[in-house]
Amino acid sequence: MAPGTPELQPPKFPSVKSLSESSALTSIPSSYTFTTDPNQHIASDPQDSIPVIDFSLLTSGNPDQRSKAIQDLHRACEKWGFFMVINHGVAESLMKGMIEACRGFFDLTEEEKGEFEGKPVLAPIRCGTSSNTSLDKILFWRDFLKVFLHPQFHSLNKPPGFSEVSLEYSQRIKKVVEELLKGISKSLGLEEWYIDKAMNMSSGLQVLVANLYPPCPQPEHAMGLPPHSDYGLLTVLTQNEVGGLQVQHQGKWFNVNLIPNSLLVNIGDHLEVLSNGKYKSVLHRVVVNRKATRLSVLITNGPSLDTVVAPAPELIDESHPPAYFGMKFQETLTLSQTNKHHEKSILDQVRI
Ligand SMILES: O=C(O)CCC(=O)C(=O)O
Ligand SMILES: [Fe+2]
Repeated sequence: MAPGTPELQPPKFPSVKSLSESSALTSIPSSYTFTTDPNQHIASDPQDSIPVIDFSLLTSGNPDQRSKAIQDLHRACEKWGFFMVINHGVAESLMKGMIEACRGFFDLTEEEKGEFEGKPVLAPIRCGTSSNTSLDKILFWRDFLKVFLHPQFHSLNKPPGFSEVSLEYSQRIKKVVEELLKGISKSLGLEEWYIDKAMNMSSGLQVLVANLYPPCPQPEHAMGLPPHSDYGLLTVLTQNEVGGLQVQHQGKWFNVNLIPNSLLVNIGDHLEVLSNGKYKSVLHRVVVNRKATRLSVLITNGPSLDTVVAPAPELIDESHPPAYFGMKFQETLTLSQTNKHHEKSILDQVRI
């Protein structure tokens, strides 16, 4: 760069929350306008809905109950890649407290939130709007907050109480994920601690992602989040009462109707790689609406940053050759930021 040239700063975008709250807003700015209506072609077959996993059976001392739950898990991972977990033991008050703490963050002033804006992908605390404003051609109707909670816990000091509730919530979710990964290992015919050990989960990366989707005057032309799969092994979601999440299944989009107090879990790209494609990460997207604000809180659970994720050798044979290259988890994360947040962009880099 020539001396005296000002360093290029990414352009700053107003939060969707502040846009949505400006009383003059009757249509969306052109920078948010999609030409196809994301609400078209929604399948709603009540016979075909997201599977339910009873966590109390999965952790039961009764071997028959446990093996039935593992079979359920196997079917859910193979057919949908998404499932609802009931009887998980995470207190309703803690789930609600986590959602309210995130709402408290989004309610801070733009100046207060500004401290965490425009940060790189591996910054432990960052917030912003859309997905990646330096790459998104059309902006998404979504504000976000991301906080790294494990292996090192990062404490967000505002709003008051956020830090405490995020620590407790992340620890409880970590326990649920540990049991799910034991069940998933068994369901793949592996020893129950296989994934935990191979992925170095004791120093695994756990990130809290809070998403806010304010009311939108033209929901038929805006998108909360475009179709994408998640990185990592398992993502665990809780939400307020406002829907909007849709999952792709057998080529159709399904609305997610969560059982109250259940946790929604989905398979991430790195579990697809580890399972050599037996379990696939699944596309999902978020649509917005005119009236109500959707708030979702996700905990992403990945391996440690230095783990090389490759197909498990036990799942490779003559009829199942390796379908992916191995790649260090940290590298896939940085690569995903140089690509548009769309579809299965991480897997496109490692598919053989
Ligand atoms: O808000 C939601 O329901 C889903 C958000 C999501 O898919 C993501 O943050 O990766
Ligand atoms: Fe996602």
